[in-house]
Amino acid sequence: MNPHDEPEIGPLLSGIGRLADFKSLDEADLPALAEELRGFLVDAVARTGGHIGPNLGVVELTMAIHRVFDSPHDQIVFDTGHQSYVHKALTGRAGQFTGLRSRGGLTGYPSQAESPHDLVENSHASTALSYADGLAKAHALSGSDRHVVALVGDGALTGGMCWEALNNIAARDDLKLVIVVNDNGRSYAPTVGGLAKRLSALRLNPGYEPALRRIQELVERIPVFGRAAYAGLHAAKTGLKDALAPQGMFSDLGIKYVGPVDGHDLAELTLALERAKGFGGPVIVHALTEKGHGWAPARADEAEQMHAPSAAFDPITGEPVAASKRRWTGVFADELVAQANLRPEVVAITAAMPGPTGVDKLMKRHPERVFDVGIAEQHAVTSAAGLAMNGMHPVVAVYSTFMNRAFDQTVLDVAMHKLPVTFVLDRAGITGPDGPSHYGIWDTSIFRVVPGLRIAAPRDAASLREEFAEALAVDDAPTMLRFPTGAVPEADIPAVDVHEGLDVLVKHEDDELLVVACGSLAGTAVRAAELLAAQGIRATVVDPRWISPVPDALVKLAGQYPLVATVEDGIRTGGFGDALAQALRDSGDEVPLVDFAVERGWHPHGTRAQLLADLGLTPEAIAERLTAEVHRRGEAEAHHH
Ligand SMILES: Cc1ncc(C[n+]2csc(CCOP(=O)(O)OP(=O)(O)O)c2C)c(N)n1
Ligand SMILES: CC(=O)[C@@H](O)[C@H](O)COP(=O)(O)O
Ligand SMILES: [Mg+2]
Repeated sequence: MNPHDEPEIGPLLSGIGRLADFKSLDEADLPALAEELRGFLVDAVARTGGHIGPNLGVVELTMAIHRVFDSPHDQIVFDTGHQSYVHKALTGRAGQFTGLRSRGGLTGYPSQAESPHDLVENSHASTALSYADGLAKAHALSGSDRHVVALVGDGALTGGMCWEALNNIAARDDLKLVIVVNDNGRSYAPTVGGLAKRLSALRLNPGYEPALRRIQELVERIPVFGRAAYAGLHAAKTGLKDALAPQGMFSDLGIKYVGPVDGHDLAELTLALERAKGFGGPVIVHALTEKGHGWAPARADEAEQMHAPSAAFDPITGEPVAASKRRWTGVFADELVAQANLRPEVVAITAAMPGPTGVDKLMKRHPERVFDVGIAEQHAVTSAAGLAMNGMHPVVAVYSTFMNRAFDQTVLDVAMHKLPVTFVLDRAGITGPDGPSHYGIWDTSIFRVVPGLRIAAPRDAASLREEFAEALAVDDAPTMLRFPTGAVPEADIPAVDVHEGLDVLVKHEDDELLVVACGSLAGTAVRAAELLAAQGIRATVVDPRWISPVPDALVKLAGQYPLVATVEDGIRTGGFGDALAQALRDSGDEVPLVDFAVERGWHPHGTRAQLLADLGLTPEAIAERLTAEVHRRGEAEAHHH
């Protein structure tokens, strides 16, 4: 890393203040620019953290797309969007990378507020082809000559939405749509499934490529009707039918296929994209790339970093800069192995994220009991239903935000059949650097409406282990645990008492206020109670542990207080506070309730701490608001008398 506190921007890159500057560069300068971009990305992302591997893999791809197409007249959609740093640099934002993924700085995904060249801000995978289908249909309707280019990874292609889109795209030959498959063989882990096998047939047999290209060039010169026949005949004859598999896979759908092309050969890519653009209809360009291409950190085990987003790291060794504390994920990973050792019926399912969700630990111990289904959360849930119907107890480990996708499968495939599936939602609550489409704030509001589904919110490592074991013991209904990103509390938060199943964390005999703390904000609630006590306000704090359905004991207890507060790391609308208020109304014990939660809205990225502070979810803010509320009520009572 250069000693300056800014990433080094080379002479060619520093001359790119806007896309036109890049598009007017001499072709002879492009290889040098690619080198500058690689050095710049490693230097910049080493400081901020981010998706270094995926972005190093698309340097030439992004350059070629912007040379052949004319953004924003032509629209470019990045699937998942984590691989759009090169795009941001080529559209004049290289000088803003010091703030990448931090408050007020560049987001780690496309951002309409940042640039007219950015379109899709959602970081959820497998959406690009559906956007592209719609975008291109609109252009066809208006008779526009604008093209749509969708860059989709091989991992994203394991998501069902991609195939729903391809089915529609294949039905039209008037969509000016170029689908660039960025095939690097990996999501985080190696891409799984039959699709991956077909795609890798090419990657593993490079010898076929020249032959394939010859076929391709020959085929181009034959009228359309003869192409497929000739290609098929020639392929069969020369035994290349496997290598043509991807072509078959896509052209069987009726979509033209160009490739495979070397995704790091700018000239080859440009030729392929020019040809694809010339078709004037839907066409797939299959590019073979390598994640992290051009950078080889000294530590081979940093390969994982190539794939998952990383925290700041040393650009030479790849070593993370800050020592990582014990994460919630690590506690879960260990407990999953411990429970699986005790319970042979326990199996685990991940949607292409064995490492980030921690199930990789069980994968090493019992590989036959862990299923990586690809980026396919809906499939994961209903496949879990099938496993449970046949006597297994599946643990579906998934980020909270990605669980949004699988509501229907949860309510009607799992819960309606009363199946023992345990959902473990990591990154529940505000996450931070990845922005609004990554915040795990909807799960409580969405899933507490599912009949029979029980939700637990552990507050520390000990309660995570306990509540996970309790969940696995439930064999006639689904269960769900939710915990946040980042470090687990170093010390467990002890209960000073237990009241009918409720953990009492702070107790005052002559208390005047009840604070109900949910999960990861229990520590915050305890601290707020201490601040209140310093003001002479006596607040008892309880942790219900299982937050949905609302425990009867909690409704009974809360109904005895003049004022109740709830604290949760999730959306306020429909969240735990709403649920308790509703239960109190139903019990006839309606009491004033202040619910501290995440207000609805699109909260811009930052650190988790910054966002929690913005949202009033800090001990100081909670204590301040409750002090004011207690005083207001005191004055009102005095006035009344
Ligand atoms: C619905 C959904 N599930 C999981 C993720 C987490 N995720 C982010 S990037 C990624 C891997 C994507 O692989 P690929 O599409 O091949 O792109 P590459 O990183 O290889 O360029 C995953 C699983 C996500 N963004 N969206
Ligand atoms: C883009 C994406 O969905 C993930 O890579 C996301 O960045 C995960 O973030 P963490 O694993 O750091 O929580
Ligand atoms: Mg990939």
